[in-house]
Amino acid sequence: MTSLNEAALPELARRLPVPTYDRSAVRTGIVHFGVGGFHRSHEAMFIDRLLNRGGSQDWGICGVGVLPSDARMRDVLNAQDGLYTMVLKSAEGTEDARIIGSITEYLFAPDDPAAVIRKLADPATRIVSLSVTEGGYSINDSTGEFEPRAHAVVHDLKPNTVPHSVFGLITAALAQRREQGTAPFTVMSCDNIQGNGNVARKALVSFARLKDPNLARWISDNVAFPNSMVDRITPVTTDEDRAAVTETYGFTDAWPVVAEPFEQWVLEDRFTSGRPPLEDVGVQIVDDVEPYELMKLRLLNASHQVMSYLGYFAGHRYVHDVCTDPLFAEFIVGFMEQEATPTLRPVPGLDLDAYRNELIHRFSNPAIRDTLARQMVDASERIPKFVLPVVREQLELGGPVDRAALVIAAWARFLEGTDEQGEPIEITDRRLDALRDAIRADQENPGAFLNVTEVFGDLGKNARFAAAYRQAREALQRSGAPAAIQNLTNPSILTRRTS
Ligand SMILES: NC(=O)c1ccc[n+]([C@@H]2O[C@H](COP(=O)([O-])OP(=O)(O)OC[C@H]3O[C@@H](n4cnc5c(N)ncnc54)[C@H](O)[C@@H]3O)[C@@H](O)[C@H]2O)c1
Ligand SMILES: O=P(O)(O)OC[C@@H](O)[C@@H](O)[C@H](O)[C@H](O)CO
Repeated sequence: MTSLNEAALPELARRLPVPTYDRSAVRTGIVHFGVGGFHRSHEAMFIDRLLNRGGSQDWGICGVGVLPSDARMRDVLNAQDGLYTMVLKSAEGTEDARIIGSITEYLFAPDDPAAVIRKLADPATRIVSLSVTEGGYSINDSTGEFEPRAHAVVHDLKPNTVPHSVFGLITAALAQRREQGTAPFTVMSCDNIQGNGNVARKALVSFARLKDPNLARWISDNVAFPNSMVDRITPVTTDEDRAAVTETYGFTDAWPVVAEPFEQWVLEDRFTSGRPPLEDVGVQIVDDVEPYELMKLRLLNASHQVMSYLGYFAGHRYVHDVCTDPLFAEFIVGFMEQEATPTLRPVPGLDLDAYRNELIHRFSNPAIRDTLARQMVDASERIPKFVLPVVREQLELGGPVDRAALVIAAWARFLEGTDEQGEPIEITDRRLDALRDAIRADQENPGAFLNVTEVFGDLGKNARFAAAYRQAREALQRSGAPAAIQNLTNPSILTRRTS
């Protein structure tokens, strides 16, 4: 069986599209931290598309992993010469696969941090991009301030250490560039965070200030941090996905990426040292990305949270199963229309009705097999970024918050750690111990969960939201998730049924 690598490309070209450019002529212009599923289905795909058009050879990607778990990606990409298969699966059952070739190097920081710093300090590196998850920035959601907690970040803040963390490595490289008189690179966040560029700036400048205030000033004055909205649903690759590539195309790929056909990248045009002509390959370059970000984070990402905990208790495990359940579809659309949409700004050229309908269609794609489990990892990072901003604005507007309150109540119920049949629930959250303590307090004193200020800020002090939460918690305990939803979406039916 043929394995995917550079030498196999001429043979594979007979079965699916492969890079048409000379990969040996591509030079690294982008260093990317966090080569996971999303980077490979999105930024690396856009760059591959650009390279296939000819030109732009200076914008190849060097991937960097900093976590021990990234050793697997290092091994796979090194064995495959950086190549991988991207498979796009539509709701209608069609499939489009191609080999992506834009990642031409991969460095694993724990092996050789100095090599990563050299690559970042190289004048050819003009963009450093990030998809290191919402938790990767060490920003406290309620204060907006940099609060280093992760072991690697705390380590890197000590004097005279070899850096291990993303911001430690970037700071060390920018110090070298400044000393050498090399222009800095742009730091381009591709994470699902409102104002992701501003947040990246806050994290990097705050980190650097604790190391060297002069360097921090230079970074603040000279480095650009464009904000962006990024979108393509990319689930975790499964063994079935690997087997399907082998079966359909007759070669082995140890880590293909599967995603939906939909793609969107809206990006501010703020770059320190130039950028690739991304507008030629479908990226929307805009002056102000905020309306697009608000729309995406509060409709798409918030809906993932809205469906997950309640969907789990209704026995669902996949996004498409929840979204083809009429009770849930109505609940999610209700959240989008009544709670999230009034907090958005007009989005140029976009019909929000059509966007919401398209979201339900995308969520319902059975071929993607996106799991609720993926949405629920580190919920304490996601809920404050996706759902709580909607609640805060609605409280100010005097608008409805009942659906969001039910979602928070379902998350609290989820954190109790057993499902409605008493089966244990596996929960991954870096704040789990503190959350569990708060849940115990909540059981004694309903509403105490909202006092976790790191997640909720001062929302627990809002009497209207606290009351909605307590009511939702009680409804869940009394009658379970579907009935609690029913009670909100169509109370008269429930009253008729129970009377
Ligand atoms: N998957 C999607 O549908 C999707 C879509 C749009 C945006 N995103 C954004 O991309 C991010 C990554 O998603 P993914 O699907 O690629 O996940 P993934 O788990 O496949 O990859 C995450 C990568 O980030 C790295 N990482 C995680 N925490 C880190 C830290 N503290 N420091 C350094 N590196 C860290 C991991 O090592 C890994 O390389 C998401 O959190 C989100 O912000 C994802
Ligand atoms: O990856 P996260 O944690 O930011 O959010 C989970 C999902 O909502 C997210 O990955 C979406 O699938 C994605 O944002 C779609 O573009």
